[in-house]
Amino acid sequence: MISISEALGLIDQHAARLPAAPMAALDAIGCLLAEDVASDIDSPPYDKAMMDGYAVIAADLASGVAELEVIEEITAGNVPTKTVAPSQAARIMTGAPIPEGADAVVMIELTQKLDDGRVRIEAPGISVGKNIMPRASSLACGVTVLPSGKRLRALEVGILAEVGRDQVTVIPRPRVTVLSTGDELVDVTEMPGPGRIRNSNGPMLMAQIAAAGGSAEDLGIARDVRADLSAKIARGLEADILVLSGGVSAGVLDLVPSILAEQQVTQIFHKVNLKPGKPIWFGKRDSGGKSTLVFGLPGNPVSSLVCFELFVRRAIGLLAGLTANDLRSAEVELAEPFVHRGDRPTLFPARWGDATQRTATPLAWKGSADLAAMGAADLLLQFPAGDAEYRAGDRVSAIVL
Ligand SMILES: Nc1nc2c(c(=O)[nH]1)N[C@H]1C(S)=C(S)[C@@H](COP(=O)(O)OP(=O)(O)OC[C@H]3O[C@@H](n4cnc5c(N)ncnc54)[C@H](O)[C@@H]3O)O[C@H]1N2
Ligand code: MOO
Repeated sequence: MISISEALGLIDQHAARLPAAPMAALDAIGCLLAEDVASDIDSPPYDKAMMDGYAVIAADLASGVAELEVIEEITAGNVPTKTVAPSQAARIMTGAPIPEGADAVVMIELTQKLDDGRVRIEAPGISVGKNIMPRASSLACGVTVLPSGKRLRALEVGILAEVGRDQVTVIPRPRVTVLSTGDELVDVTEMPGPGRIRNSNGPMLMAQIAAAGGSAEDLGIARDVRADLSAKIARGLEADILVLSGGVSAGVLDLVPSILAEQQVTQIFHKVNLKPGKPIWFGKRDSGGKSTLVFGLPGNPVSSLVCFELFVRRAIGLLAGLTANDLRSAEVELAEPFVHRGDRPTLFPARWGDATQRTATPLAWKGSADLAAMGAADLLLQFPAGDAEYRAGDRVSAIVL
């Protein structure tokens, strides 16, 4: 059986970044930019007033006081029609272009309109350039504003809009299909009959995929019969990643690995020395220039959750263009003494032990079928194999949920 780090190494080896594709900027939030985006304009496109007031010649105000002839009014969206000469001023609004001749703006609060069409200004210390944002001082035409590799957020969508881009080339979100397998499963909206349970893994995986930056598609529940499983697996293989839940251990109806083999999916590993999640299956199909990664996650809900956070999240990140491990890992201190028993490296649920999120308190839980106990979990503590007694304050590595 391979170790967690060997399994991660194999995923890194097989999860290649998806080819770049054009996309509407608004749909590309969270995606990695795959081109350098340059500005097609100067911003601001002209020397721009930053205050409502008067455009003046700073030298006219050398003494701090002046009475100037007002030659026109320039509002944002309009252009000046006159040149400001000595002893003249133009009324100007924030955002409007500075007229020829003027080299400073005095804010309206320092001025007093006179009856004869002039304005009295009392503004000591007005220097050239005061309250003016020079042309191209934010962006110059042709300059790269967003480099390839940048992850797009709302802020970047605003910058793209400023330079006239509503379409961009990005690494698209990996398409991930989810197939829940098992004769015992009923849909979330149904009351389970004898021997039945609700499909909790399917919706949980859909939510985990979305949170990890994938585009999730639910294929529903497949029954433990070859024909149903085969047809749904074939559909799932059209995606970049197929995530199967259940049917990967050693039960008589555990048909998944053999059906995957029939559909040209090559096994890369099966079983990892890990608790919970040991029976995890990983493989890949290369067909017609397209690769699909396949994860068979153990059916027990906590195993499914843990295997997703450890392995599938990483694969989604790599396909989406990340180079580093996207796991939200942390080093924490135990808030209280803890005894770990077990022959496998274990991911154990815990909650934050204090408000600073420095210490962690392990939770009471009943193993890999006890999803309800996980509701209180904020993180998964990683304990190495073997029985060991830990003291309060001992440092443990963790995955933040
Ligand atoms: N002889 C062995 N038996 C088992 C082994 C083993 O190595 N040898 N491994 C155990 C471990 S560890 C796990 S984990 C489970 C995983 O089994 P499968 O992946 O084959 O999953 P199933 O048998 O289909 O289901 C296990 C368990 O989970 C429930 N389940 C399944 N799907 C869902 C779902 N979508 N939502 C909620 N719950 C689900 C299912 O009802 C079972 O209770 O195997 C052990 N056995
Ligand atoms: O690994 Mo199983 O994942 O213990 O329930």
